[in-house]
Amino acid sequence: MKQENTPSTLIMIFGATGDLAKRKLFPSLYQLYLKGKMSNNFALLGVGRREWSHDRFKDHVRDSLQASSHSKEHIESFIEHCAYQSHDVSDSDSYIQLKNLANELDQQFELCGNRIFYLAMAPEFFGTITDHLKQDGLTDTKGFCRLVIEKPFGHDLASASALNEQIRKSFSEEQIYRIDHYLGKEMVQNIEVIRFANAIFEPQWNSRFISNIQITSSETLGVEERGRYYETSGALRDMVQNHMLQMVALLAMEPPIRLSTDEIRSEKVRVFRAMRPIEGTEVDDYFVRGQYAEGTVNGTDVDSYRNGENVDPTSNTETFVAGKVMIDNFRWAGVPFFIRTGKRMTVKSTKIVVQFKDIPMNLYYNKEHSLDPNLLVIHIQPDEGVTLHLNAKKTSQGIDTKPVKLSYSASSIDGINTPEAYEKLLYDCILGDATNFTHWDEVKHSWSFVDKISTHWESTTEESFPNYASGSMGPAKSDELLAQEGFEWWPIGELDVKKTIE
Ligand SMILES: NC(=O)C1=CN([C@@H]2O[C@H](COP(=O)(O)OP(=O)(O)OC[C@H]3O[C@@H](n4cnc5c(N)ncnc54)[C@H](OP(=O)(O)O)[C@@H]3O)[C@@H](O)[C@H]2O)C=CC1
Ligand SMILES: O=C1O[C@H](COP(=O)(O)O)[C@@H](O)[C@H](O)[C@H]1O
Repeated sequence: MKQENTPSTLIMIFGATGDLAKRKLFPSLYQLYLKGKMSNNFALLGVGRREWSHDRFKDHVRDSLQASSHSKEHIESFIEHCAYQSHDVSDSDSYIQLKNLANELDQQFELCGNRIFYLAMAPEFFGTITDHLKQDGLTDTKGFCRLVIEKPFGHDLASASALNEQIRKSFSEEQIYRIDHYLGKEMVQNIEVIRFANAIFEPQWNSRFISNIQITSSETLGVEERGRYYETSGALRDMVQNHMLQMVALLAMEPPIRLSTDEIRSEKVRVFRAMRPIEGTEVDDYFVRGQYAEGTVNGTDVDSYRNGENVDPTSNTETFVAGKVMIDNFRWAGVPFFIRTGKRMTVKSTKIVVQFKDIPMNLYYNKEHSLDPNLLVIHIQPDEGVTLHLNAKKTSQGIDTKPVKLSYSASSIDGINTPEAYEKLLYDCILGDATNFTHWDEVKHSWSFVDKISTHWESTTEESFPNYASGSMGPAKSDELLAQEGFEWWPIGELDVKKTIE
């Protein structure tokens, strides 16, 4: 197949027999291949504990691509680039075998010693693997070496720092690509473009014109079979520390002086530094936690979190978080950024609603009721697009107004955790562009913010748990959080861009 002139590379996936590799990584790499975005000089080396042959692994990759509508011939030509090594990550000897196979593939596919090590494994293995990659010479090549690390990057600031120190013994910060798959989503990447490429928004993007910003990422699924992990994580660590705060940073950052990785990252770090730290009992004024009870989601009766697999029947783990994040800088003083995320909610949706302040006076329209505020809605998923809510004249003799919407719908991708984000991020990594990966400074500051909240929550049992029905939009306290500031959550189901366009 004709491929772009992208760098040749060996992509070594640790955890290649696992769920993430099968559902996201192989399909994404295949899509890149199909779209001609990979050099023909590439090899995919799967590493797992199971004693599989190359052929068994190739069958596994083939299975993962079956959903693809593309021809068998293309799949087979992709599969020719795949190989497998059975390997126990904690066994020193097996790194030598891995190195030998990597060198063979390097020669066979003319990879120029370029290597991407993708750690799609449980985080407790990250440090051991990076130590061995260096000690056993796998990083000792004449090409580039990059390390892609899956989340969670630590459990708190202390563990994240320890992990960072350990991997920095083998890889420099420039070689490390910490994945936050939200940064690969089309409309998350669009936040900067909407802000910085439109003269109508940037002058208004501050506390003089914006009253509040709401970011909702709701899921209909429960914790499913991930109870063991989730019990140690909860929604705060699972979603807020990374995806939600990253979206806040992109919405709040200053325009970077140029669109380089370093400049964008440093502006995001300045937002993290400006986030008002909240601790102790103060947390209760800013953050609300929830845990789902039984209920009905999309017409199906579902059980409570506490009745889930590998979950403590008296669990204090939150499956929902709503919070008010204040950014204490000149641009954002006094503007709340409300964030909300949870499992087993009414809809699967991620949306950002920027609510503008009311006009100074309602001149003469609709005297009997107030005008709707202008909203800019950024639809992240499942629909992708932008809607601007305005007021316009009602078609009639009078001067009554009606709300109207200007909408742009990008190609909408239905489904959960679609591979497109991984596809973009893998492509960036092959090209050596780390802009959409998180720098250690961002991770450090976000943990520092989140740790104070988790410390308070872990020291106090939430007696009201479970406090929201599955299929609802979270506990009543989440609505109260906004009501006390004179706001309410915009109903995200009704803001659907497709509904606007129909
Ligand atoms: N799955 C998902 O949707 C997401 C996952 N992640 C993260 O990605 C990472 C992987 O997740 P996931 O794929 O779901 O995990 P799985 O449990 O499905 O897979 C784990 C992988 O690790 C391998 N493994 C385990 N122990 C060893 C060992 N001692 N030596 C060598 N290989 C070993 C397993 O090999 P074998 O099967 O042969 O034993 C398997 O390939 C985690 O950090 C997770 O948090 C992040 C976002 C989403
Ligand atoms: O990182 C994670 O994200 C998913 C939600 O991702 P999305 O792309 O479907 O919005 C979440 O389900 C999972 O718990 C979390 O680990």
